[in-house]
Amino acid sequence: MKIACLPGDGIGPEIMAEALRVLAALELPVEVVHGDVGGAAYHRHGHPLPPETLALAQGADALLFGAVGDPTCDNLERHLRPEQAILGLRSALGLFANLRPAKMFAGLEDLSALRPEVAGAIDLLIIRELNGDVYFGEKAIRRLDDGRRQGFDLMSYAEDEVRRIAHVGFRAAQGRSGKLCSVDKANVLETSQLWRDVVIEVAAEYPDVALTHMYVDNAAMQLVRDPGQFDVIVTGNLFGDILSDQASMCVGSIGLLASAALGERQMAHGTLGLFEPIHGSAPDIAGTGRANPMAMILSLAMLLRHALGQEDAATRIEAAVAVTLADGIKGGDLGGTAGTVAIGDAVLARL
Ligand SMILES: NC(=O)C1=CN([C@@H]2O[C@H](COP(=O)(O)OP(=O)(O)OC[C@H]3O[C@@H](n4cnc5c(N)ncnc54)[C@H](O)[C@@H]3O)[C@@H](O)[C@H]2O)C=CC1
Ligand SMILES: CC(C)CC(=O)C(=O)O
Ligand SMILES: [Mg+2]
Repeated sequence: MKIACLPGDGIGPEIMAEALRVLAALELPVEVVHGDVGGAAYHRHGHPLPPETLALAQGADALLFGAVGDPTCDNLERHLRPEQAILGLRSALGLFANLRPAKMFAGLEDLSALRPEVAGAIDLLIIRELNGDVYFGEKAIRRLDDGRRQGFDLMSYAEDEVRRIAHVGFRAAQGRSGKLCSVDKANVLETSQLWRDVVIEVAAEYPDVALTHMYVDNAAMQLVRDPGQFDVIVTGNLFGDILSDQASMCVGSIGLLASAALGERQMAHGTLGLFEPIHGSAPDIAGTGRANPMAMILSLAMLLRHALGQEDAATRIEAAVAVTLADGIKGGDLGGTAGTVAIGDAVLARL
C-alpha cells in the first residue's frame, strides 16, 4: 500500500509531520513516498504541480495532502499559483466527490461560535462536487470595448456531473439517517436549476431517502440557526467550499475538519482518494508551531478508512483525537495553549 505524502506550504509541512508520526506508530504495512506541491514546488521546480509529483500521485493508492498557498506567489500568472496544485490533482485524478464531515466533539460545545445547546446537535456531512463549477470554467480578466476591465468565471455543470455527485449524496444518506438536503441557487442561476432538476431525477432511484432543497443563502443562515436539522448536504464546488468553512466554526475550529476527495477508481484496498484538512496553508501562523494538526491527523484516518480499508486504524485515530480534546488539550484555535507538536504527542499517547 503506497501513500503519496504532499505537505505543501505554510503550516502544511508542520501538521503533516504530526500525521506521519501517527501513521508510523500504527505500524501498518504502508510505503510513504514524498512529493513537492504548491509554492514549495514552484520555488524548487518552477511549477506548483510538477510532472514528477503528478506521476507519484498516479502511482499511489492514496494521497495525503497538507495545504498549498504562499503569499509570495499571489502575483504569479494563475496557472503557476500554488492553488493550481490541488485543483490540478483533483481534476487529473477525477476526484469529484468531496466528503467533509462536521461533528461536535464531546467537551467542545462551549467553544463553538454557536450557543452550546445549538452546537451540540451537529453531526453532518457536506458532500461537495469537486471537478466542476466556476473553479474550472473559462475565466479571464478582459478589456471591454469602452476600456473597462471585466473579470469573469463561467459557472456550469453538465448533467452527468450532477448525476454522479447526486448518487454519492443519496448513497451517503442511505448509510446515515436517510435525509439529503441539496443546496443550490435555483431561484437565480440556470446552473442551479439544472442541478435541482437532475437531483430530483436521481431521487427516483432512492425512495428511502427524504430529499429536500434549500437555497444557499438560506442554508448559510440555517447552518448557524439550527445545524442539527442537517444530515447529508450535497452541493456544488463553490457553495460547498464556503459552507464547509462555516460549518467548521460551528464545531469550534477549522483546525478540526478533515476531508476526503474520492473518484470512481477502485484500488486493491479501497477507493483512490486525496485526503486533506479543509483549511489552507494559514500563512499568518506558519512557522510559529501553533497550527492545530488534528484536521490533518483526522484526514489520515479518512485515508486509512476509504483508500486502504484500515477501519480499525481509522477508528483508533479518531478515538485518540476525541479523547485528547475531552482531556482538555487544545491549540490556540480553540483557546488553549498546546502547540502543534504537543497536540501530536497527546494524540500519540492516546492511540
Ligand atoms: N486545500 C488547500 O490547500 C487550500 C489552500 N488555501 C490557501 O491557503 C492560503 C491561506 O488562505 P486563508 O484564506 O487564510 O485560509 P486558511 O484556512 O489557511 O486560514 C484561515 C484562518 O484559519 C486559521 N487556521 C487554518 N488552519 C488552522 C489550523 N490547522 N490551526 C489553527 N488555525 C488555523 C489561519 O491561521 C487563518 O487565521 C491561501 O493561499 C489559500 O489560497 C485555502 C484553502 C484550502
Ligand atoms: C484553495 C482552493 C482551490 C480550494 C479550497 O478553498 C478548498 O478546497 O477548501
Ligand atoms: Mg476552502
